[in-house]
Amino acid sequence: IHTQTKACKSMYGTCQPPGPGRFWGSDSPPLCPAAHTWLSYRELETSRCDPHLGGWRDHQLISSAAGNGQLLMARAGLPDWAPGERAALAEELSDVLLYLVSLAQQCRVDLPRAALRKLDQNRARYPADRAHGSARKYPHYQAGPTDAQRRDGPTDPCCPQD
Ligand SMILES: Nc1ccn([C@H]2C[C@H](O)[C@@H](COP(=O)(O)OP(=O)(O)OP(=O)(O)O)O2)c(=O)n1
Repeated sequence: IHTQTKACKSMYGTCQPPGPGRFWGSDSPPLCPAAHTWLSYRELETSRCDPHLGGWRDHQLISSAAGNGQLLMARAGLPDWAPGERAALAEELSDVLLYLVSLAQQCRVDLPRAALRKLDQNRARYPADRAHGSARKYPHYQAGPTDAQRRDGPTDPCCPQD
């Protein structure tokens, strides 16, 4: 939270609000990202391309993504969502997509290509047979199990490999 508060301060310090209705049809500042504890400082930093306009647009993206993420985490049972809730979710997820496409365009990122490249990277970093369903970061998988360990399974039942 401390680093996120710092990030929030630095962003609010360097970015000017766009002004009432100028870009987003609202004169209220976006949510402070420090409130979204699951966002890392680095994610905030790397998502910021333009210190003025971009900073505020990124706030919108991050706030939408964070809001949606919290919503999804709070409602993990997706299949039982009511039709109205699903429609609201579709609208919010669309916001995230549109902000993201806009941000990529502004930063001159070829998003489809970048996403395909990232999938390749994920494939290398997160071996599907071990990483599927796990939230562990990729260093955990770098020192993979030996062939013998793979064959025999975990040596210590208290410490499964994953
Ligand atoms: N078991 C897992 C865990 C993650 N991923 C994918 C989904 C995301 O596209 C990416 C996770 O991105 P992160 O930003 O969490 O981590 P990175 O692996 O990109 O590392 P870094 O944070 O250093 O960028 O990896 C995956 O395919 N399987």
